[in-house]
Amino acid sequence: MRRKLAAGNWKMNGTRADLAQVDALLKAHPAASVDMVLCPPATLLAPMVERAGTCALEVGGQYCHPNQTGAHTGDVSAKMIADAGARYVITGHSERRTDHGETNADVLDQTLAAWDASLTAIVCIGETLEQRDTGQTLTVLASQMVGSVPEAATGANIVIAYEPVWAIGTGKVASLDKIAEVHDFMRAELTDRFGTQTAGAIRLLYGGSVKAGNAAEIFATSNVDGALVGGASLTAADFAPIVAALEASA
Ligand SMILES: O=C(CO)COP(=O)(O)O
Repeated sequence: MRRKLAAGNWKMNGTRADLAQVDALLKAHPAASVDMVLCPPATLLAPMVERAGTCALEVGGQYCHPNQTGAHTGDVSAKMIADAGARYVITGHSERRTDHGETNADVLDQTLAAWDASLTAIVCIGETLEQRDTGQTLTVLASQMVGSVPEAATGANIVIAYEPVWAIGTGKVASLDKIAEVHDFMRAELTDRFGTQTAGAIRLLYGGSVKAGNAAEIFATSNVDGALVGGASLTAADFAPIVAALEASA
């Protein structure tokens, strides 16, 4: 049985004052029956881990370099993220693929680096509007999965997030039918590649304009094991109800 996961991606938002949101979230969900992860900017990793204490909130990075050390000004490695006390890292987010030209091969290397540092990677895939409109969605997703998910994937070391690029930060959500079609397809692709047992253990998240008002129906959709939430993860007022909806669906 896959444990449900509510993950929040703060992107380039948050200063120490915003750690008050962690207190509020943990007050609302002191012992959630689902996994909760927040991925703040690198500057807040260690303070957020400290703030979360021994509670049921894990912390994650938003990106890691394929190497663990070296002359890479401005970058952060998986070992550093792990050293800060985090347990997860997002790899292959579409904003990184676009802003920094990250390819599937880069994402694969980052994911391997994450594993080397004992982090669970949340690998993101998703099609653009143009790709969707030209009927390429499943082909694009298949090649992203083949290209950025390493061979030794297991239910413990990887989570895959389907985030249609056109749904991120736009208020547009993929239709429930589309989400079901894509998530069923992702499960089938994983099954072909890794077998039923491993594929059945890997959690699949939906991301893209998830909020309290649409979370319950998304969580009731086939093969959706949780969400990767951007804007609505920044405050406990918005994120706690999403966690509650996931708990109710479990
Ligand atoms: O990119 C996302 C999470 O990684 C989704 O962002 P929004 O929830 O703000 O659309």
